[in-house]
Amino acid sequence: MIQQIVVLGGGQMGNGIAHVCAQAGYAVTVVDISEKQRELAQATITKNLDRSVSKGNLSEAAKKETLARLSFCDAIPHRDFDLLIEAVTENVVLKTKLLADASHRLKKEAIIASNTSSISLTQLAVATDRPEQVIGMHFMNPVPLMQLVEVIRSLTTSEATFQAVAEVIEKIGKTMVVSQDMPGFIVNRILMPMINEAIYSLYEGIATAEDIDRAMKLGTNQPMGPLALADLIGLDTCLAIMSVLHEGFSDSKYRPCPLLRNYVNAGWLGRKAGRGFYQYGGSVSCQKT
Ligand SMILES: NC(=O)c1ccc[n+]([C@@H]2O[C@H](COP(=O)([O-])OP(=O)(O)OC[C@H]3O[C@@H](n4cnc5c(N)ncnc54)[C@H](O)[C@@H]3O)[C@@H](O)[C@H]2O)c1
Repeated sequence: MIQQIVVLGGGQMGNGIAHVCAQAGYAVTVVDISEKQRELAQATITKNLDRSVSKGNLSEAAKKETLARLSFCDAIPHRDFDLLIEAVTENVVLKTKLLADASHRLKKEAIIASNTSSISLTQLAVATDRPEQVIGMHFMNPVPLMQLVEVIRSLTTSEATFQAVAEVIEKIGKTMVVSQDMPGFIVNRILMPMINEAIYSLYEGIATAEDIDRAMKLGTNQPMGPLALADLIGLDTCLAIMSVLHEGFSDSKYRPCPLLRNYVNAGWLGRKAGRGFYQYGGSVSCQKT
């Protein structure tokens, strides 16, 4: 039975995953190499819990209990975790190395899940010492608000691993869909080409960023335009996902837009960098770049 969870990577996804797991009663340790990111993760979780209290969705006591179940470290502190959820940068070399290292640091029963948006779970699984205990748990952003977790079974994932992870998803109150291990799975196979096409529309001068987003919000009933959504996801993550689709399917229809590459080269990564297709101040309201 899963009781102790380690979340590897405390960025925007890692802090959200830690938040929902701790709130559901799990003891959660967040591991991130960056002290700044650990501090930001703790501050973000506290702020989001405070917001739930002020809206009347959570009691002050439950908030304190959630925070007491959370700890933050620069390395995996012991072997006794039952589940590791990896949420580091979308980079296959980094993830492969970290999961291989982590598998040697955890007890043999521990399950290893990756929050990757697009990378082959089978490739990640075989880098570890326990391919049958590796699975994809793809949370959506922002994790505390989004209902879906996409579960990806690698070619090697066992039924016991799948069932254990399905129980966790039920306990944290999310809804699961199951995808085969193919580039981008379900959500990003469909979403990312749309975002990339929106970036091409901007690149080709078809319309302004604001009009592209307004068209898709008001014309197709999306809560957020594709360029604003790209900024929320992170343009480095969008580029990494498009590159996995492009390479994985060997199909030019997935080629990343050159403007996306330029923005990533400039460090204009979206909200987390303060600038992407829009500019962001201290609050999350956006202005056109
Ligand atoms: N952003 C999204 O909307 C979204 C949605 C679903 C899934 N994902 C996936 O989640 C993962 C994380 O994305 P994110 O948006 O949180 O990125 P992020 O840039 O906000 O966070 C990545 C974190 O990984 C940490 N990190 C890097 N190297 C590390 C190491 N060696 N050890 C420990 N920590 C390390 C960084 O310090 C950073 O805090 C990616 O695989 C991404 O594809 C992202």
